[in-house]
Amino acid sequence: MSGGQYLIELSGVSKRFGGLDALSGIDLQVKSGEICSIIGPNGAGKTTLFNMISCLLPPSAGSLRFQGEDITGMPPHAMPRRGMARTFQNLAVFKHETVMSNILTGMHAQLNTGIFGAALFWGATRRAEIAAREAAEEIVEFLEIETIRDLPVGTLSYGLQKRVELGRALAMRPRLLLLDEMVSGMNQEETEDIARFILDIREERGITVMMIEHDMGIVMDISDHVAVLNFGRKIADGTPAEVSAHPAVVAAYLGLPEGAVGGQP
Ligand SMILES: Nc1ncnc2c1ncn2[C@@H]1O[C@H](COP(=O)(O)OP(=O)(O)OP(=O)(O)O)[C@@H](O)[C@H]1O
Repeated sequence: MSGGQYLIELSGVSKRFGGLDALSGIDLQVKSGEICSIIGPNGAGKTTLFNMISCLLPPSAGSLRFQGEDITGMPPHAMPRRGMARTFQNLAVFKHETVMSNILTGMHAQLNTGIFGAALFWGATRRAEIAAREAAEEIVEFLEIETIRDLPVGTLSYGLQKRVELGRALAMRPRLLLLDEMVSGMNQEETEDIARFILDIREERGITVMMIEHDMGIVMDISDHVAVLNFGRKIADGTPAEVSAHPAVVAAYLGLPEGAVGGQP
């Protein structure tokens, strides 16, 4: 099958750390416009999978394609310009800087491309600055954080700090947004806000979203596609309804051996 229809495509991706197979022969295809969740018990290999996709680490075997291009072994700094942005499990924000300046740092990846690059090329640095600021303002409005735009991020609640990190990733104008445990540590209301933002990010901006998530509520509510990892292997891949009914998934979450729940007759 041609890989053209997929935004991201992993073929036989494995990662070995010393004697440990953190990932083994992962095949995964994510279509443009999907919300795809990666789930699995602790240590299943989810973060390692994100590290492969964002080229933070090279795979031990297999290959990855992004927008049809082979990105296997590319340096991580090449990915934002290719249209990939990421948030991290541990908050990655500049706590002493304001909300606005955190979001503006996300523009750096774009500075030599698109409208900003064109403005810089013609020597119009000031115009580039204005364009960056306008784009950041638009993101601040989209994420409903106008009233806190000039506050240092460290003074905000955890949920709002995560929202700022999301804003900085959006400022990179990605085609693919990788969200690593976005709602962990958030209360119900903050989680619902994030779910709504993720849906809007896909609907209004056409951004494909991949998320690692332990919160099954948000996974089942907003994902089109769920891939389940366990001990470095993909044990299920399908719609939320398909994977949640899959015996291997039920067994993995209950800590039982594969085939222990509702095995095929
Ligand atoms: N840099 C590394 N060196 C050695 N082992 C590693 C490294 N990174 C991850 N591992 C191991 O690889 C396995 C998969 O880890 P990974 O962090 O990808 O799992 P995870 O599914 O993201 O877990 P969690 O849900 O707890 O975040 C684990 O056994 C982990 O200890």
